[in-house]
Amino acid sequence: MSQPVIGVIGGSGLYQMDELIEVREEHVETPFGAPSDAYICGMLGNVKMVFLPRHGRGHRLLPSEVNYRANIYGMKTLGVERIISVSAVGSMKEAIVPGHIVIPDQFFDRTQGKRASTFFGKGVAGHVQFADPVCDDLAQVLQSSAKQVGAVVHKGGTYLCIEGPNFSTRAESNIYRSWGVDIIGMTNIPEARLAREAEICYATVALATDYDCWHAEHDDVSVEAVIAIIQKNVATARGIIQAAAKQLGNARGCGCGAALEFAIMTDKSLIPEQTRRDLAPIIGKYL
Ligand SMILES: CSC[C@H]1O[C@H](OP(=O)(O)O)[C@H](O)[C@@H]1O
Ligand SMILES: Nc1ncnc2[nH]cnc12
Repeated sequence: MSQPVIGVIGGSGLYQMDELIEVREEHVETPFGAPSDAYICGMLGNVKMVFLPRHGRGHRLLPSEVNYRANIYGMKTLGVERIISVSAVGSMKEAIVPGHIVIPDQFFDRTQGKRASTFFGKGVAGHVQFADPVCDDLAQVLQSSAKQVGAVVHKGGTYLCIEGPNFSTRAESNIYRSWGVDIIGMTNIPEARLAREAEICYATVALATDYDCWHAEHDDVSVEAVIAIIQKNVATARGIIQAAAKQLGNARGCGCGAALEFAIMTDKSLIPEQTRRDLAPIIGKYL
């Protein structure tokens, strides 16, 4: 059996993984178009790793412009079984101080339906379970890795995903807080949906960079403030990934690898040939 691969999707401020050795770039073509950039494949210690900067090198893509389907499809074809997502987020709770790490266990979707977030369609209907969108086994490893590198880490919490690219109004921010969410960002929900459909474990290292715009004693979020906090903490994010790579075993004990087992509704004899070909890496084993 070939060695399992860990995928890392780097968010704002994490555009490369200098720790990788034996590095090669893979340009992946997908039926859904081009991923955000070439995948950087290499070894982290004795673990195979594939890195992709979510917004592309040089941060060229808006959250709504990222081709999440191509990104996840590419990860799948490169053999990735687990994705560690790294993201900058706003804090919606006093106790989550900028500089802290959150490992969310829930997502709330406030995007505006502009992002392709499923591999299904074109003659094949499928519905995966998504009540618990994060792989708890992977999340546990990220939490202990964060502790190991000395970060203040909050395990669990709801990540509210807005469309962006503008930050929220104060009215929105206050209403989101009244909903009880913990952190706010613009990218994770389509990735989590697609990773589940691709039977890839998904969990996020969220770095709190600001108090959005609800906190009376803190400045409203700005890119400048976000970047300043990221620059101070990007080494922590890298350290968490390195520690996690050492802890993750080869075999997965979670159910993520069988997420599609009972999900496909369509009579197999009716699935169009082109769709079968396009989705072979995702649904092929069930046809
Ligand atoms: C630079 S602040 C806004 C930007 O940062 C976050 O991106 P990512 O999740 O890729 O780190 C947020 O979602 C916005 O896209
Ligand atoms: N306050 C905020 N809102 C949305 N995305 C963010 N990313 C970092 N801070 C954010």
